[in-house]
Amino acid sequence: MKIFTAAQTRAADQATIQSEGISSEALMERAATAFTDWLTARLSPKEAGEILILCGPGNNGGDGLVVARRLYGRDYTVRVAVLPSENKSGDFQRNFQKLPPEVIVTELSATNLLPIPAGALVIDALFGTGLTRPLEGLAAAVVQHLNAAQARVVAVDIPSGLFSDAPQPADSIVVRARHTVSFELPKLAFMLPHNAEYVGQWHVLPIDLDKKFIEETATKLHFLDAALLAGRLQKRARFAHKGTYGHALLLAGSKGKIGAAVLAAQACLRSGVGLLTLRVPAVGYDVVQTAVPEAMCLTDPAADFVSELPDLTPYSSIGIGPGLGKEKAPQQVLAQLLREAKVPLVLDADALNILAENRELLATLPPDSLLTPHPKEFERLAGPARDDYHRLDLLRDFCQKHRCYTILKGANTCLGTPDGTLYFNSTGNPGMATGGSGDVLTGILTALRAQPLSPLDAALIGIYAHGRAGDLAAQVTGEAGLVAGDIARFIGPALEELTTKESF
Ligand SMILES: NC(=O)C1=CN([C@@H]2O[C@H](COP(=O)(O)OP(=O)(O)OC[C@H]3O[C@@H](n4cnc5c(N)ncnc54)[C@H](OP(=O)(O)O)[C@@H]3O)[C@@H](O)[C@H]2O)[C@@H](O)CC1
Ligand SMILES: [K+]
Repeated sequence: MKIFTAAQTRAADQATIQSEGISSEALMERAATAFTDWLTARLSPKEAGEILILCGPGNNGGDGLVVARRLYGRDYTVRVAVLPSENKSGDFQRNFQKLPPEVIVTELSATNLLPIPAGALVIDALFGTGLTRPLEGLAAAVVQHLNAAQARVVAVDIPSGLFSDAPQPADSIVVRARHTVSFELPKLAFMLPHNAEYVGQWHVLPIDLDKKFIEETATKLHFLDAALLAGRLQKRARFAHKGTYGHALLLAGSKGKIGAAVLAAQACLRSGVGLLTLRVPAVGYDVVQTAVPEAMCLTDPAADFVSELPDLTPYSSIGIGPGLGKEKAPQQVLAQLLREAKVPLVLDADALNILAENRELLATLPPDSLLTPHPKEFERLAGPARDDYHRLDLLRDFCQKHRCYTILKGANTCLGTPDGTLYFNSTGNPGMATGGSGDVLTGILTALRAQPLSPLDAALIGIYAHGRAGDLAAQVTGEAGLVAGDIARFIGPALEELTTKESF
């Protein structure tokens, strides 16, 4: 799914109005009806109680007025509160006229903010994508009053006070919603970790905006969902043999961290690789041969760290980093690998820390390498970020400069690509914030890079399948009980869901 800026969303609204020959009021009716349907499907009039609908002066407020009318028509108890303004939009005014006379309307003022009982259902339709500056004065007071109440807040389109696609002052006053219900496409603001406390759980409702316009409008921001992956992963060929799906090499593990190598290896094997060889220090030999009998173990001469690069000729992809250690020996191995590798590379964990501490190595990174830092590792590589937007700028710059794909791990894992496009993942759950989860991702990506897939497709499929496997595993273990090995066990079903079905 594409992610549009506020300006692109306005243009999509206009394109729809023109191509369908409808009024903007009709489109508002459609959006607000979708919102109402969403709400009424979840809460009965009794469960909702008296619903307070806060309306601003623009079309977000207009949406709120339509929702009020429609909820009233379905036997919900509603009350409307509006912000005073000289500048109410035409669609606001028209829908204000259409409010049933029975609906009580209050004009908010500094001395009349309306009491909001704890648990009350409040619909936030104060400001949407037309927000041009941080809230102040009465609007800010209303939002602070709302946030102080223990209300169940559902935001229309976006929590009021939040910019949809640009940074804003840290002390901005923004509605804290439990749910944000938006239309057609998600907003960049929803993807960013620091906005989670405002956005709550977000939902996107289809409102049939002009498909051609959406298709033809270029964006470098995408939400990585199953639809985006359609057709990218083919069914295994009937006459496939081990060679068809590549031979991966994993350089991983050190004394006390052989488990990282095991997890990456298990995940690699579960991701469809033909053959897997592990390079681990001698201390890991028995562990690897016992825990991952399907893999070949090429033991390093050194006891505790990987210290020598094996002959690279047999391999179609190489993953390096999990549990590797940052000592001199693995440092030298990584430096030599970067110089000599002729096949796709996946770099994680200590491989990234070594890069950060030996920045001259970055210049030797082969093009199309795949890096998988968590935010701290990324910061060591690319410098500190002022805020979530700045971090995305750093990610874009880093990928363009080093011609690499970088997977910034987190709640909405973000893939940066050499052409500056960003993809935010839709799968995964907080249970995956557990030791070894990253090693599993490295294994998946190393397996996919060994197969005939483009670097972009391998990265997208890998990120999505990793999160999806975590979601499937959590259905069995619960989020708290989830361990990295569980994720590895569900990679198969996750990949199966993405595999293109054979047509008759
Ligand atoms: N387009 C469509 O067809 C559809 C649109 N839809 C809906 O419309 C919403 C966008 O509506 P919108 O563009 O009218 O903007 P909106 O967010 O209501 O606010 C604008 C008003 O706020 C004011 N204002 C701004 N910042 C302010 C501040 N800090 N403090 C105080 N005031 C401030 C600004 O005034 P001004 O900046 O001129 O002072 C103006 O009066 C969108 O989110 C979606 O919900 C859906 O119905 C689908 C169809
Ligand atoms: K809103």
